[in-house]
Amino acid sequence: MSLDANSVQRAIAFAVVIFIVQGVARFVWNCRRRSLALKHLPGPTYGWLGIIDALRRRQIHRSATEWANVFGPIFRVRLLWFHAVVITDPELAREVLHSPHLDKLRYLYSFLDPFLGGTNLLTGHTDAHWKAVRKGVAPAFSAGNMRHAFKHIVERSGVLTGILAKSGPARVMNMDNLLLRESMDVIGRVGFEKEMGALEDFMEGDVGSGASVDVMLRCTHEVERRARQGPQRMLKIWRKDVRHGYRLMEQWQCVVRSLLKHMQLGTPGKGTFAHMLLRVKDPATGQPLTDAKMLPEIAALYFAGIDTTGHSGAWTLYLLSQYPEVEARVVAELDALELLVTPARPQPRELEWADLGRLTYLQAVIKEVLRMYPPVGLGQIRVNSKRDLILAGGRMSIPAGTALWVPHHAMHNVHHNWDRADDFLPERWLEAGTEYATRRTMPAEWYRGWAPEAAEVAPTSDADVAQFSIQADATGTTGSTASVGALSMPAGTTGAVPQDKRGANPNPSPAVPGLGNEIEEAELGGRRRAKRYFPFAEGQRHCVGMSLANITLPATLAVLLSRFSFKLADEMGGPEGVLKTEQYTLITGMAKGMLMNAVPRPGVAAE
Ligand code: HEM
Repeated sequence: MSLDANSVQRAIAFAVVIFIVQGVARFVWNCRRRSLALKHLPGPTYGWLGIIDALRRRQIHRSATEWANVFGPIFRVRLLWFHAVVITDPELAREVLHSPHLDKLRYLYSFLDPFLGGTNLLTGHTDAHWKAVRKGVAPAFSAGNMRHAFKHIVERSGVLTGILAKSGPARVMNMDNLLLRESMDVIGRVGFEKEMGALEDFMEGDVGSGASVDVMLRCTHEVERRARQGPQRMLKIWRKDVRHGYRLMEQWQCVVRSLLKHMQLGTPGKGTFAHMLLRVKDPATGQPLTDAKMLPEIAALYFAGIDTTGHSGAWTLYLLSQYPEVEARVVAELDALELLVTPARPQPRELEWADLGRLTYLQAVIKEVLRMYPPVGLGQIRVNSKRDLILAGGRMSIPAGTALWVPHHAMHNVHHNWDRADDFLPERWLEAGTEYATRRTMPAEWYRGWAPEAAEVAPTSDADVAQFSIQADATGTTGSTASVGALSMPAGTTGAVPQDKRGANPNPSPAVPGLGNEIEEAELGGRRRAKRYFPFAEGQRHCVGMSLANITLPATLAVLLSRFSFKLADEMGGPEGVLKTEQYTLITGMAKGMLMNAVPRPGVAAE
């Protein structure tokens, strides 16, 4: 039997139609299934209109907190066919964030890829490539390297105080921008042994590499616009702002390419990000990463640390300006350690590494700032597209394709997790174990027989337990976080280090000794309590740069506050004005920066 051309065409057309119909039917069926399965959860009022309104306000992190205060520890949100279950119950959040069956919701992170030059450590799936890069770069954050970084941080903070002294108290300074510059300089040096000169450029009128702070910031705004308006924004090239967005992205890519060139031309020092990245082997080829794969990794490591650390410093100065009694306590602590400038001590001693462990109250302030203004306020969004997920000992069945959203701002600020959630209370961190949940947020029967993490707690010796509290993730492939007083240090700080299947720890992380007060093992109902606080994220995708941030913030703030008191500039319009300009553009930042006057403390010599 022979087939003529028409029959073949008809057969192909029929197959295509069947394929499309089947695809649409499966899509509709899955949407319906998700709708039905999640119907019992509260939250329908915040359907797509609610979400769009939240996105328009650019304060999606605060919207999530408002919803959680109304709907409780579990609710759902829906944007057309996209369903998300929002979780602020600490135990359930822990189960989700440590689940080996869940991965990052790539769709959400893919908006960052054009900015970062491709998929990378931050935005990629939790796969072999991620693991190779993570394992490769994690040692860059070792204790030895952090000590080395500390010297640069103190030096850069000194340059920053010089700028403030020269500018005088009357000049309004954008402290957010200056702190971003400092972070950029520190990461440039520590990570890539490259002088970015971002602080120096500020004095010279914003030329050269310093301008890349602004390029980077404007790029993040563009990424946020693309995320909000959808990918179609990128097609509207007749619009001036869209074309400008493309130009910004290109400028940013130039900065990243210059870092790669710098790495390749020199011999990067041991322990730098550059050195570590050059040693990473691509699991797909067994060869070093190609330039195309290296560029996004450089961009991710560079960007992820600048924005987060810089904005956190600015939020700290803002809150201190609003709470003079808290500032007075910080000043008293600096004075007791002979770090404060006074008329009798115009040249105090230089900040030392060991001081980080002595600045207990300043560390508590930083923890409280990261509670109220977690930089990644949107939090972590996970999904399993392949199979349904059973949670809470069988009490919850989450259909495949449903996003599980653990919003950090909400987790840290909802009333069901915290007493006096809206108050800035650094004192709460002077008590051991504050990051752990103190109460159950769901009806008691929820927890009966539900011990999701019981098998996942890394064995620790008694001595370790006395000093730290460690959680290991469900896969055993990565570390978790340990809390050391006011500092959170990555896993591996002490105790048993989880191993991957080949026996190597992909998160070999630093051991920073004696930095603060002890955390007792926190138990509730015979089980280890779950965390209600994790600004650096929970689970295997937690922040790889946590130790650098935990050193940069206290060191910088100690140097700044020992010489200046910061007042919110009138231009900000008081706390209400600050709240209005707060915006979530990948990170919790501020539209106008943080405009402040740096008033020298008595004893600071006039320049
Ligand atoms: C206050 C400072 C910081 C905070 C609060 C913070 C927070 C976070 C959070 C919440 C994540 C998880 C993001 C997600 O899954 O969506 C993350 C990931 C990451 N952070 Fe940080 N971060 C900070 C500083 C830094 C620094 C200084 C660096 C490096 C220099 C860095 C590099 C990264 C990288 C590369 C990832 C991706 C890790 C992975 O997925 O394996 N961060 N950070």
